[in-house]
Amino acid sequence: MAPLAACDDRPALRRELRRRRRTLDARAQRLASMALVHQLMQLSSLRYARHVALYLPEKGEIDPTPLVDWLHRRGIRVYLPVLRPLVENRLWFVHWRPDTHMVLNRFGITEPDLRQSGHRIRRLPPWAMDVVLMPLVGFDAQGHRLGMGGGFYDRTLAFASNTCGPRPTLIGVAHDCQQVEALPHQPWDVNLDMIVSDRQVLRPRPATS
Ligand SMILES: Nc1nc2c(c(=O)[nH]1)N(C=O)[C@@H](CNc1ccc(C(=O)N[C@@H](CCC(=O)O)C(=O)O)cc1)CN2
Ligand SMILES: Nc1ncnc2c1ncn2[C@@H]1O[C@H](COP(=O)(O)OP(=O)(O)OP(=O)(O)O)[C@@H](O)[C@H]1O
Repeated sequence: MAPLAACDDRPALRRELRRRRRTLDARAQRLASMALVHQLMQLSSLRYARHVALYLPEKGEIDPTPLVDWLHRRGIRVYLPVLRPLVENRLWFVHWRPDTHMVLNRFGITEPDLRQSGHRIRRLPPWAMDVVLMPLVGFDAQGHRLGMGGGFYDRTLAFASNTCGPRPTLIGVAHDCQQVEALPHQPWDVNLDMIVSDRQVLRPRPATS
């Protein structure tokens, strides 16, 4: 499918791209997920990671979860995003294991239950993650991204654009059909180190300004 033409209306673009990914049937979703995970398993940033955040897919998002067994076999810890209570539109990354008790958040997405796993030891500050896989609604070849519109990842990972200290490798993941010709860069957008789809691995050059 050809990349969608550029469009300044972000909400309209978001709607169209979300519609696109929902039209993929179960088989196409499974194949895309396998192809994505195959690409991810080749990346040294993941092979040498200790702490990796991913997400549970919803509404047609590409599914990164077949990676979980591979990560666990390598002794890599898996974290999931949890909506931070009391702080507006920010995330915590909470350690997940198969026995973690889960609840639905206000968007109907399953997340670790903070009453059980919110203890300090089970969550890591974002700077201590080695890799964060984040779901994209749209992306372009320059590495610009469009998310769900809440600014959750942008706020949580804003520090990564201005630090010389430790920071995770930020990898946006999406179906290839979510590519757009060009997305306007917003001042608050976090810079991605990589975008991986079922068909390609993009390594955007660092921004010069
Ligand atoms: N799978 C997954 N988990 C995730 C995210 C994500 O994009 N995907 N997030 C990434 O940020 C965070 C949650 N952010 C979200 C932001 C908006 C909506 C959303 O569906 N909004 C609805 C209407 C809002 C409502 O129901 O009140 C919509 O756009 O239709 C969902 C999640 C954390 N967890
Ligand atoms: N670092 C930040 N500090 C304060 N507000 C922010 C920050 N990043 C984003 N925002 C605000 O969040 C809102 C949503 O941003 P945007 O439309 O870029 O979300 P998104 O990138 O699609 O979502 P997400 O980051 O959850 O994937 C914007 O109104 C923006 O002003």
